[in-house]
Amino acid sequence: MASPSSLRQLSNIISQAVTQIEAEYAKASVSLPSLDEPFNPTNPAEAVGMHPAVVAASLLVNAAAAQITAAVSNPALAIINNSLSYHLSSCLRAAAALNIVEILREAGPQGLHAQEIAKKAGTDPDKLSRVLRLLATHHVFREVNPDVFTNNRISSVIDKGKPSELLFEKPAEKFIGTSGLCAYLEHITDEGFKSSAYMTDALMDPATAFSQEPTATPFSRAFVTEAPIFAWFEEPENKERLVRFGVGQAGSTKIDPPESILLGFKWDQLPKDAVLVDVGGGVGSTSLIIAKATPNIRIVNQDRAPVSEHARGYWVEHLKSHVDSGMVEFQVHDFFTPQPVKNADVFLLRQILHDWPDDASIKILAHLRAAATPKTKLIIVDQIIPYATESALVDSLPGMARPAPPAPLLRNMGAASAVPYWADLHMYALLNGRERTIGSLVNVCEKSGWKITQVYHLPGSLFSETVAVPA
Ligand SMILES: C[S@@+](CC[C@H](N)C(=O)[O-])C[C@H]1O[C@@H](n2cnc3c(N)ncnc32)[C@H](O)[C@@H]1O
Repeated sequence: MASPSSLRQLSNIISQAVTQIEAEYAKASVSLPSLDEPFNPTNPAEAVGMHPAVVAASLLVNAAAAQITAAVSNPALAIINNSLSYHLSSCLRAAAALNIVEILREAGPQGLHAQEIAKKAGTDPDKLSRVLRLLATHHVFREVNPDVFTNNRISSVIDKGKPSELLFEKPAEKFIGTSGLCAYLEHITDEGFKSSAYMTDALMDPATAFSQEPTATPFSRAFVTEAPIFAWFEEPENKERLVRFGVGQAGSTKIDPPESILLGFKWDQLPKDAVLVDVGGGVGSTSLIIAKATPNIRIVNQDRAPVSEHARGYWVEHLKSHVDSGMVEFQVHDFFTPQPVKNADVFLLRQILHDWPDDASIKILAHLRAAATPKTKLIIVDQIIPYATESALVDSLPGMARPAPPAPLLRNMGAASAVPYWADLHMYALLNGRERTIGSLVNVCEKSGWKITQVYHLPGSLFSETVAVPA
């Protein structure tokens, strides 16, 4: 039983963190954006919300609020509540796929009755109202009058920014030119959610439970396919899903403070014309941020053929001068084959190793090691799964240790650090991949000839940069 004193400690953590958040907004002479208003990226208060001190205080609020809620809850109700929460993913996908956010944006702040929303979305008004009410109950959308809904801060963040009529008219193009967050949400709640539903079946079947094959996944069961997911994306009938995944990868950066990739490794200390190879770079959204900040380094964006096509378009849209001057190059390259760039200053692997089990990760890293010069740096950008306890390895690696949170919070900040653990199982469900602890990263690096020298936990970000050099 939680003692009254631990409840009080948790409530004090919340109260002190709120004081700190209020102070940061007051210092900047702006107010905390209202949960009831649509998200406005041009509001100067948004920059305060991304400030590392505010992010740190918000994490404490999240961790303590989840722990105090668990501590005071009826356990039977709490566990059933958790069990039913899959409907949240399901309703989010429905709202996203039916372009509800855009319909409500056009309706204005007074909102729109479910009858009218459903007419525009081509679905049943009563069922839609129930979907939106469940979301509003979880602070996504607002029910401003019975059956009348409007956007709020959280729903509006997935606005694709296009007229709803156009989205229904040209569904294949709906994600092109958007922030990508909605595409990311739809990938998670479609391929991810359906695959996760088969996780127990995969764990209970000895043929898949012990396998590291990228085809022995919950995903393979859910989508009845023998192809690993990236090959499956390239099948002609999955063309729209491939586009959605590509745009969604760029959108995934929106959950992080913009440009956090610049806050660890000192990119500007690379020499002029240094070569940065973005291995499995997707559309190159990360190397594009680096290129904007450090225009005198050369970027080689590598990925599979169909993704490489989209990458060029993405750069033409966002940094055409680099394409025109040849400072960025697009290479079709399979990272399970020998690396063609032999003069790289940096091999960047962002959200690559987490897609693969250890054996495959070691193969990818070994190809990079074989192409490395003595000066090449390997930079792995992934979430690092925190241990729930002290660790000598953590303490021995420069930059790896984080300060312990105040008692009685869990050592890993519990619900506030849930994303790496969600992401870990997302990777398992789709690919037999995994997010890694630092011990697991050291293992794959050592076995492929790399030595980790430094870790940067990017301030305010979920991601860390792990720097390694040839061993
Ligand atoms: C999770 S995404 C990460 C993309 C990008 N690095 C980022 O952080 O946005 C993984 C990328 O690996 C690419 N990929 C998968 N298998 C590959 C292979 N064998 N060779 C090269 N790229 C591959 C995918 O096409 C995809 O773009």
